[in-house]
Amino acid sequence: MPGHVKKSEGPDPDPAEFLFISLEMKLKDQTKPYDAKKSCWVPDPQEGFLEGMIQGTKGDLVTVMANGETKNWKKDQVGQVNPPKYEKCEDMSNLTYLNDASVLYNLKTRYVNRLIYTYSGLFCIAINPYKRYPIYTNRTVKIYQGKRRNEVPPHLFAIADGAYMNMLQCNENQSMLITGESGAGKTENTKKVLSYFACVGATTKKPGDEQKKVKRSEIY
Ligand SMILES: Nc1ncnc2c1ncn2[C@@H]1O[C@H](COP(=O)(O)OP(=O)(O)OP(=O)(O)O)[C@@H](O)[C@H]1O
Repeated sequence: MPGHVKKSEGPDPDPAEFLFISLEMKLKDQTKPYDAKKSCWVPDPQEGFLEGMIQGTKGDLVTVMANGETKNWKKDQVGQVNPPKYEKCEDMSNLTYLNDASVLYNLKTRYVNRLIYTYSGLFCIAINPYKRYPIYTNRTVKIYQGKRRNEVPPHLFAIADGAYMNMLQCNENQSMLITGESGAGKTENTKKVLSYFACVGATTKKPGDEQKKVKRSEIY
């Protein structure tokens, strides 16, 4: 069951499966049926978008078979699908096709596989799991502390660490914009950023110095 954390894992369980795409998952993703010319997205009132196969085109109309049904769509309603190498992509700015369907699909497939953080360029998108995943533990802090963003999987801690390092290196105040609709997880994520700062501030060589600096940085 997604999000189920075994009690036997102890107080600081391994967060790896909630952060990294497993080799098994990667191999499975590569076997996904895909045709560079025919695979496409079409709108769907329930799912948002459905993946289908183009059967033919006539003028402005495209015939698509999706979910066992064949329908005609206007060309501009049909979106292109990214090749399987982009499945569960960590930074969506790398996607070949950046249409709504592809973005939604990428976020959804990551979310159902318990990967709640995804980058979109400089932004880090968080999907509220409404479940407690062990991804804010001391063990997780150690994964992100002092690492470059491209060395580790997407996480709020990578953004927080970037801000912390910039503050120390440039000696300038930093700000983070945390935005989203009601219930998206702004408060929760803000708290996690603060606890990350408390943790790294307390474990660096000159705690007095850096803790003072952290107090000066503001979160909007
Ligand atoms: N990453 C997360 N893991 C587990 N639970 C989460 C996470 N993010 C949010 N939640 C839970 O979802 C609920 C809503 O989150 P939160 O209060 O942070 O939303 P918000 O964006 O601040 O909402 P509002 O704008 O209404 O104040 C809370 O019960 C919170 O514990």
